Amino acid sequence: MPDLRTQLVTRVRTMLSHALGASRARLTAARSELGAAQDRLRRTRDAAGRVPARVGAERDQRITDLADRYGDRIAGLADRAAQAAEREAPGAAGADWPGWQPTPVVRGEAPGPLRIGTVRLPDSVPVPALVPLLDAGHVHLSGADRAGCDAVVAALLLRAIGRAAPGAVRLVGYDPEHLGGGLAGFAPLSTAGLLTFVGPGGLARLLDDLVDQIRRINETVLAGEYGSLRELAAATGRRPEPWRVAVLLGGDELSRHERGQLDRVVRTGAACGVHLVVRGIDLPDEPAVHRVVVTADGTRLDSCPGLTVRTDPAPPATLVTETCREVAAQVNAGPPPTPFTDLLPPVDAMWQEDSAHSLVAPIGDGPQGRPVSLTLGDYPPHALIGGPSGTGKTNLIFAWIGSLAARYSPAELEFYLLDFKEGVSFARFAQGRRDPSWLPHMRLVGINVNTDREFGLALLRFLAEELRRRADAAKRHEVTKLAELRAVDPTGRWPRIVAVVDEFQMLLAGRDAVARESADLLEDLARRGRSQGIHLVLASQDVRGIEALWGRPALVAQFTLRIALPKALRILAERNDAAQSLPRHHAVVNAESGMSEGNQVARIPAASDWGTWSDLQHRLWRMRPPDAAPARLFDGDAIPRLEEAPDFVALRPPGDPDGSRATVQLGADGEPDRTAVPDRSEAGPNRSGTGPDRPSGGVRGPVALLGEIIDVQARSAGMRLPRAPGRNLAVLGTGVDEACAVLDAAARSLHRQHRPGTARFSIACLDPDADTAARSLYDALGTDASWYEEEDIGELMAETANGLGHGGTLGQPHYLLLYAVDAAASQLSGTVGGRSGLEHLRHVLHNGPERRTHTLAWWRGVARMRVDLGGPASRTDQIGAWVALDVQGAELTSALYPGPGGGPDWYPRPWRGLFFDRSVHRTGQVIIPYGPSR
Ligand SMILES: Nc1ncnc2c1ncn2[C@@H]1O[C@H](COP(=O)(O)OP(=O)(O)OP(=O)(O)O)[C@@H](O)[C@H]1O
Repeated sequence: MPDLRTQLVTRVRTMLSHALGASRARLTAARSELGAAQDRLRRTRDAAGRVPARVGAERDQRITDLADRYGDRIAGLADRAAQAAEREAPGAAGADWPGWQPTPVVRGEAPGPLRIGTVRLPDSVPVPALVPLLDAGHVHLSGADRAGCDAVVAALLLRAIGRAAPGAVRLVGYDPEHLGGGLAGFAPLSTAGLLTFVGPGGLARLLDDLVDQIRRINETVLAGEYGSLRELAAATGRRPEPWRVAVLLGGDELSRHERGQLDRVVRTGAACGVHLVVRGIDLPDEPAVHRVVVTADGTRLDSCPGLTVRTDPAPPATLVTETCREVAAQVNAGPPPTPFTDLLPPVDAMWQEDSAHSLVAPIGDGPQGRPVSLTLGDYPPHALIGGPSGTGKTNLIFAWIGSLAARYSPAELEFYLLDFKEGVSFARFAQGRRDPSWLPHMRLVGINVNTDREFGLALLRFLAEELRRRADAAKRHEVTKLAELRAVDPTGRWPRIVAVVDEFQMLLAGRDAVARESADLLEDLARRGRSQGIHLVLASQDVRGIEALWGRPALVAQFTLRIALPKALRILAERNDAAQSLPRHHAVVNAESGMSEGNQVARIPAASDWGTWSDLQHRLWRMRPPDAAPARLFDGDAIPRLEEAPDFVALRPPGDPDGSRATVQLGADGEPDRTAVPDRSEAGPNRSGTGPDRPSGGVRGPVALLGEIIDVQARSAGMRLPRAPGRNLAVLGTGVDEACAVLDAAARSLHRQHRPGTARFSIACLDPDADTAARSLYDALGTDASWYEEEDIGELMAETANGLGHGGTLGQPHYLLLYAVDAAASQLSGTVGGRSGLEHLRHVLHNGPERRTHTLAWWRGVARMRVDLGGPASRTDQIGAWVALDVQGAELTSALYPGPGGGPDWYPRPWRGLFFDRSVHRTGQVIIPYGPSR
């Protein structure tokens, strides 16, 4: 049994020891686990302790980053805002006061908003704070800082003035508290009507006036075509109305009427350039109202409510007054001219117009900024331009010619231009020494023709001839008008012709043959030219010119286009006095014969100064057709030269290969030229010659050229010397130089038509003053010439007379050139061979021409010649032609000049002669002697 107990005890012991061992092992494991867990806890605690510092650092970093980015962004935005503001408000609209100056908008540019101060953000550039005013709205100022408000008003007004062209901003001030004191610096503007004040109680009137302006602008300027002046300006590039800025600085409570009118202005003004700058009066809440609140803490704009604006200081008082004074001076000096280039089409559109139906070209701007055009065609066909001296007629003619010449090519349009007043401004249309260009449309320019009315007459005759040519062509093609003629004859050259005559009344002055014929031709051209594309433009500075026409109602009635410059009288209809109130550089254009309803006012650009004009002329000149010839320039003050005269250059001896080119116009005045060869000038359409002349020196005899004819083609006056009775020339008068010039040209031209040694030239000079000229001729003629001293003249006449007697064979041509022959009375009284010298002279005059002996003699008076011819009752038919110098027309009585009335209309004038050849002329022909040969 013990064993069992022992066994049992041992088993229990064993079991207990196992249990103890296991418990110990578990304890150890648990302790180790605890240690590990505590270790983890500690580590976790350590880690947790480190997290907030890192996160905080990260957060701080991110906040700093964000702040930096925000700052950069703000600075960038501020930068861009500042740049945009500078673009929006350039120059005078936004510049700082030091160095500030007006910078008026250029054509087509909008005035933009105006700076009143700056917005300043930390670390950023200041951003200009802008307020829209001109063309945009109204500004309402409020706030406790009165001085600050005044500074804003002054800044706005000065910037507005500086941003507009002088005179384009008009201010009205209503300042009942300070009676205008708030705008004192702007006072100089009032001298030019750019600033007016209305006194206390005048507000209603001021507002009424603004409302009227708005209504007028809406009705007549915008006329339903544009929504605002700003739109009109953007579309046309022109601004026909000024900006009107009313500055209302406080006052009493408004009446109902005033309130109503003010509200209307607020609603509708900005579109019409009517703006308000207001302090102390409420304005309704309208989008056009921009509010500015000025307090000592800063200024706020309703357009950027969150930002504080630091307003600019008021502009310095001297800057305000100086600017206003300058603007007023410019306005008082008159409006600046609109640029001439505004009249011209773009370069690629030049010469693209067709003149078949009419010529239309703008001449300037109308009040609404739209171009005002002038038309010449079937209606209106002709124009009258009038205005006192200095009002711009010449300039207007330049502008019109330029505007036309840029649109129509020379094949569509030709000009003929005549200026009766002294001056050379039109000479630039022709080729000059300094400037080789000419206006390709210009065919003829006559300047300094004030004493040469014959030149005007010649132009009219020329145009009449062209009219006849066109009428004939129209008849041949069975049409009546130029447009139809051009349609049926598309290859023909039928440009419209515009003939401009400045100071045309000179042509009609006096009651002589020139005036009579001119008036008749003008009337005919005015009546019939309309349908043949010949248009007359007559300009005159005073009423006399118009009255010269007024006597001919039928003539005046054709001039339905009237252009009146400021203060022009009687150009427009009687009760139409629109020209009286025209500003400088404007014109009333009226295509209704001057009736008021046809009035259009145009502002004319400056076109006549050389720089402006030459740009266009050079451009057109470079475009000219290759065969274009320069315009013929007739300068009444110039002396032509024989060696340059085409008719002289063309002279050849008979039989010369080129002899057939010897051509001289010998037709009677105004008659179709029956003897001349076709017109060598390209200047005109007068190609009326009817066949080549015969070689000079042939059957029809050589030609003595005497001077230049006053005509449109620079032809020479010539006297033909065939073998026929009376073919002698008398030069009459005391003008030594002129007489010498006529004899010189005659002799040299004759000499050119004879081969050396085939003609004799006998020269005798009895006036010492003429000696140099006569000897120079003698030298030029070489061995063909013989010189006779005073004492030999009796001998010369006897020998010549006797030489004629030898019947049968004809001797050589013999030309006697007798200078001051009347001075030879005593020498010629002596007898040679039973006859006195005078009897020999008469015999030579009488019988010489048929024997090829022609006398070209100068007598210093008509009476002296008559004595030499045999006394007052003697015949004069041996003097077939004469040139009268300083001899009155009445002295050239019927013995020398046909018809009743005691001689031609001839009033001597320097370096002119009246040439009459009884074999071809009906009336005398004024010539310009050639200058001394070089
Ligand atoms: N539209 C204009 N704009 C600017 N200047 C002008 C204008 N018209 C004329 N002028 C200037 O005025 C002056 C006189 O003009 P213009 O010679 O054309 O007058 P006019 O009437 O022909 O005078 P006159 O008959 O005495 O010659 C010139 O100096 C000219 O440049």
